[in-house]
Amino acid sequence: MNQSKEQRILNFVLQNAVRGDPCSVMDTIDKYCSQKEWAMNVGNEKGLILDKTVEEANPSVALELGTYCGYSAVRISRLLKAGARLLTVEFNPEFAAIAKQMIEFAGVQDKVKLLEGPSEEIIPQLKKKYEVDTLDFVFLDHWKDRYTPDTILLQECNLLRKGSILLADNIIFPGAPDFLNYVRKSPHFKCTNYPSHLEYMQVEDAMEKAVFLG
Ligand SMILES: Cn1ncc2cc([C@H](O)c3cccc(CNC(=O)c4cc(-c5ccc(F)cc5)cc(O)c4O)c3)ccc21
Ligand SMILES: [Mg+2]
Repeated sequence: MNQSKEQRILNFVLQNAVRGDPCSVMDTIDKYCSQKEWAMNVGNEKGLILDKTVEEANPSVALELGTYCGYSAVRISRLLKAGARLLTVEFNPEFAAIAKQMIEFAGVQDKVKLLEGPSEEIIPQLKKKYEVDTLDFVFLDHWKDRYTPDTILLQECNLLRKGSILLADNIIFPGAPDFLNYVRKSPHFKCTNYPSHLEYMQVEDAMEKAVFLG
């Protein structure tokens, strides 16, 4: 049975990256996806915006919605302080299996907990089942029409605190117009837009930071 693109990406990392070196894993994925097969990793240009936002948040507990191959999970977790953790949510079992191997190869498995299931099921379990009090940082990169309902769900589950930082990918392409509308109109969020480009392409894209005001 021929391999999936995600399996080919993982194999390229296993054969070409340095085990235990997150930057080597990120660079190797970016090399493959810019030269051989495009894939929807956040990439290195938007990845730098992600890095700066994670450093600003300096989270003890971070949440990622949409693990995919684990590129941004590796990217985020490499910046976490000792004892901090990233919970990353993936509903697609094939993607989750690839991401698990990617995270382990990068050597960040002690900082990352991969939760398999859809965000709408996982988010309400975070407090009791995963012992989360509040989230310091949330990266939204899953289905674009789920950014808004999940942002509302995070508030309903009391998972945000004054200063919690949300960062959303793909604000322009594929686009998340209802999310942009929701957070920019809400008195509970202070928003900042970061223009960039779609991963590995010259197409315009952007990220939106939304700080929860309580
Ligand atoms: C509910 N729930 N809970 C957990 C969870 C996890 C998933 C999966 O990880 C998953 C699967 C498929 C698609 C996505 C969203 N990502 C995208 O659709 C995207 C597209 C493009 C792009 C750009 C240009 C193109 F031409 C085509 C695609 C560029 C980007 O950066 C993207 O993030 C996420 C899904 C729902 C989930
Ligand atoms: Mg994305």
